[in-house]
Amino acid sequence: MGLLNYSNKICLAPMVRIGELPTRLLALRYGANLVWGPEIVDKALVGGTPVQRVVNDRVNCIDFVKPPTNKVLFRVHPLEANRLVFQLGSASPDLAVESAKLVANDVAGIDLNCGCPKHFSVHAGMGAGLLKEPDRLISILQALVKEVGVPYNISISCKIRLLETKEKTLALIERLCSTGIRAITVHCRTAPMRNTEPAKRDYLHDIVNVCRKYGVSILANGDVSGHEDGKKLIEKYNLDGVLIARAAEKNVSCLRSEGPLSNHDLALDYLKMALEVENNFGNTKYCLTQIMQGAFRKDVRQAAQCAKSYDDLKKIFALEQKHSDASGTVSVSKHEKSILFAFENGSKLLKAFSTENAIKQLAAASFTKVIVYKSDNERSEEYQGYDEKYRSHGINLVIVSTDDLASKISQSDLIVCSKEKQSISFEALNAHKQILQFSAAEIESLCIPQQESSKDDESPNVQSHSIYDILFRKIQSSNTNKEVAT
Ligand SMILES: Cc1cc2nc3c(=O)[nH]c(=O)nc-3n(C[C@H](O)[C@H](O)[C@H](O)COP(=O)(O)O)c2cc1C
Repeated sequence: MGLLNYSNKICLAPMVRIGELPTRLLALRYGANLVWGPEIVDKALVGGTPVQRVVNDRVNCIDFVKPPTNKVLFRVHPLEANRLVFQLGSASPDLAVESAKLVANDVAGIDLNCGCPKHFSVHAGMGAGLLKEPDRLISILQALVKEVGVPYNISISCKIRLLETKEKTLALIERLCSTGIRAITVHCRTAPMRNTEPAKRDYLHDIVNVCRKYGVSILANGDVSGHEDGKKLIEKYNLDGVLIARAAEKNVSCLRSEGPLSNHDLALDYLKMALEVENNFGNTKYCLTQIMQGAFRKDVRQAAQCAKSYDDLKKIFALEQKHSDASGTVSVSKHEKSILFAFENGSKLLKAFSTENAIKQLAAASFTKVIVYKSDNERSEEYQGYDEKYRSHGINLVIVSTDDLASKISQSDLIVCSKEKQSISFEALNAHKQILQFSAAEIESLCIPQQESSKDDESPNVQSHSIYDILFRKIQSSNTNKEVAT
């Protein structure tokens, strides 16, 4: 998988029940950079017959199922690759290692929960119970680093709470940093503090300084309200990232840089996503009713609470569309029509596509925004100097990195990508976007800069069979003025 880069990351926090696959995929679609799964206790994975890894072709996921009932304990989607952190509850180095190994090939990181103050956790020596026994906590992390992090080349991290005093917290952080872990999340509350009490950030700067000394990434959690707030906190405290929990529980689209969607739009996105990944019905109903709280009429909420099947939920939303002022089928008035090019070698493609003819054709097809994906191994300079050409045709050129790709896919009307980049086409399909896919050989020929054609060549009657012309014919014929049901 490769080690995680936690820098400048806005993340979905671990949340039992809420953080199952549909929420995580929506979080990524809306702009989360990394997503934490819900805490899963080691014994649930390895106790009795250990979980089994099953390829689920129907929904294109990996399932971890628990015999003998084969209940799905955890479902992973390929879109989460390199962005999913698995959170483990454990009180034992051996069990932690044994269970982490079962999922290590399918996740980008393993995070040890050292903050849960609930009785079942603390009582069993897990969660915040580990903060009272730092020697054991350290031995679990050391074992995870040595036996899982290093051999599987994935990141080990932990999520803690503040201790009673600043001195004790900083001393613990020093010890944690010496274990070889890659990141620490500090939930800025002590174990006895309720979530209703404001997060304490009075010595967060000191915590950051200790982590910087050891080169360990530091993320903060507690009372982060959304993307904008997260960015401000990262800057203010020199953090690597933030984790958002309750704000995302209520409305996971708080992760959007443009601000959250209405709960009505979100509920529909959520239901569609849950249906697509065949999420457990009970879990879908639970998450949906959280989203609906305070945002839907009481009778509609009650109907959702009484739903017994996905069909019931689908009917409720149809009912909601008929009766609520805030929903119904609305035509999205689009001021912008966007096309996203997502290929491995974006700069080469951009060069080839930045001829007068190509830009004119994009403008003629009513595109006002062209988004080009820049892969991590390309240099930013290769993308410079094209803006003005596009702007002169009324097109805004946007270069997007891996971190922001999912949110840009959700904003685009048409995605042009390579057949090999499956994660992109899955995301586009999940977001109900139109996609044009090309093979590696086709992309190579697309990357050859086109000759500026004479006026005659621009005649729509000229039928050329080059891949370039085929692409433009497809772009022109793509009907991207969609009606969206909310
Ligand atoms: C519904 C829910 C479930 C949670 N489950 C977990 C969990 O599985 N693991 C964990 O470390 N924290 C869990 N938490 C705590 C959050 O990750 C987070 O630390 C806490 O809510 C504070 O962040 P916030 O102020 O953004 O909500 C949960 C919180 C909520 C609201």
